[in-house]
Amino acid sequence: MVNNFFEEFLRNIRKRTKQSLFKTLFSKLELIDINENTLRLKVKDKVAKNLIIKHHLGLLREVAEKTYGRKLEVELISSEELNQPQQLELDLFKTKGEERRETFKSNLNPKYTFENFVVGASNQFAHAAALAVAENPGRAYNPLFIYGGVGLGKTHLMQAIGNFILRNNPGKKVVYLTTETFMNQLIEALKSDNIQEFKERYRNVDVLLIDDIQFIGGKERTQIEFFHTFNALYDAGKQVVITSDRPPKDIPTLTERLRSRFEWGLIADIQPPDFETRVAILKRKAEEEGIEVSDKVIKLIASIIKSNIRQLEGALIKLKAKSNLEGKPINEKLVRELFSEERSSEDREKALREVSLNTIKKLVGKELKVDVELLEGPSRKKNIAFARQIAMYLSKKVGNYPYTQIASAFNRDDHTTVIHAVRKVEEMINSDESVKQLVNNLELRIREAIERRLQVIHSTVDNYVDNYVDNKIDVDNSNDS
Ligand SMILES: Nc1ncnc2c1ncn2[C@@H]1O[C@H](COP(=O)(O)OP(=O)(O)OP(=O)(O)O)[C@@H](O)[C@H]1O
Repeated sequence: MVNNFFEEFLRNIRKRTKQSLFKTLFSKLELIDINENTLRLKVKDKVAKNLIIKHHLGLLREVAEKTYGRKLEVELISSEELNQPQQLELDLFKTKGEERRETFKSNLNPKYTFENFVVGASNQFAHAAALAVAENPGRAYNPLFIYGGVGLGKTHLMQAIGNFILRNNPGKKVVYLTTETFMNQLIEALKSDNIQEFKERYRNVDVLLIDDIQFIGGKERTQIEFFHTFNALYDAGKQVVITSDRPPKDIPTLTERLRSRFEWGLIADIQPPDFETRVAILKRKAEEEGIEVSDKVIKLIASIIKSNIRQLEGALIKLKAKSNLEGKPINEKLVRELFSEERSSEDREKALREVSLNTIKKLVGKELKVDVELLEGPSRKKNIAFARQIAMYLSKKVGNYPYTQIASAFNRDDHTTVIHAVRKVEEMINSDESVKQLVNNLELRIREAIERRLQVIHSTVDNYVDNYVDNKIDVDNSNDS
């Protein structure tokens, strides 16, 4: 969803700017993340960042709002800054007669608190564990390892711990970090020979919150560095909180020593919420966002979306946007309309996933007469490297898979290889007509494969919308069966 948003966002920017400007300034933007109200974008360098801030920030905000359906702040971060320890905004200053003091600005989202986390059977245990850690950091459970499916509140709970600690102890250094950022900073440190500085970076914090640790699987060097960081913090009695989409034992190619450390403290899982919890979450969200919506509509949404709280919230926000935009009341009819639209975009994503990286590799390999094993292997022979770059490019362009996922599908540790391949192919497309034709042709065939999958999905899903929305569910007695 987020990646679709970003593609559309870029498309809308392209429509609003001159081609040359788009090419030099905006086409190089990369999505870092979107949290509740901020869209964070990576910009090529500081010069580009200043240019955009000075002349185009209004445009970005406007397009972001239009594409996303509600207001988003736009934050730009240059590659240089991204490789700085931006989580640790240490502002050293000296006042008269005073010792040099450090002020620490945390990077937590203040909205993620225990107060607005709805507790139900599915997250009760993780919530209790998180609260215990927040009340007693470094002593209750260390590390606390929270795992669960997509959009179930892991980041919320983890950051609630940090916000709670900061509220009671504003001087504490609480750092939130995604595993991907840790990895990127390590790669940059290795490239620029700054590894010592990197090693020091996270070892003097009081609480380290590290999100999505499953991405460390298979990344040997990152695992080594994280192991040392973990040990330094643990030995100093500092709190570490980790989240993952799966338990430590299921993270592939995780070294035994890291796995056992992740299991030292407490492992708590979050399950998909039950119907009552979904209703409670929706009611709270409606209140927070000032959306007037009847209980019946709330229960209807809660009956349709069962396993992802982000989607649950998203449905409510989109409903509001749709109602404002089309001047229609928020009622069951509008839910039905919204949901049929949602359903078809979900189908498309499903079809895409099913077409998978393997199909793309096979199609490209066949066309360019290079075995898939060679595409996945280390050879740098010209024809093989060329085919590999094309396959990586198409995986990104058509499949929009994350760079890290494409890298691992081609057995590459470093996802910047994929970024490089994408840029290279873009250059070739622009300068060489035969490459352009080859890529267009392959893209068409991949899209045809996706359409074929879609047809299969549609025929098996069988009037999904009607079954769920067409008054066939008794929303007052909905259950999760
Ligand atoms: N129990 C809850 N009460 C209120 N809001 C919740 C709850 N659980 C999740 N949310 C909200 O749902 C959204 C998604 O949650 P969050 O980002 O924490 O999920 P996640 O498990 O970290 O997802 P991912 O696996 O994608 O990283 C957030 O806006 C969060 O505030």
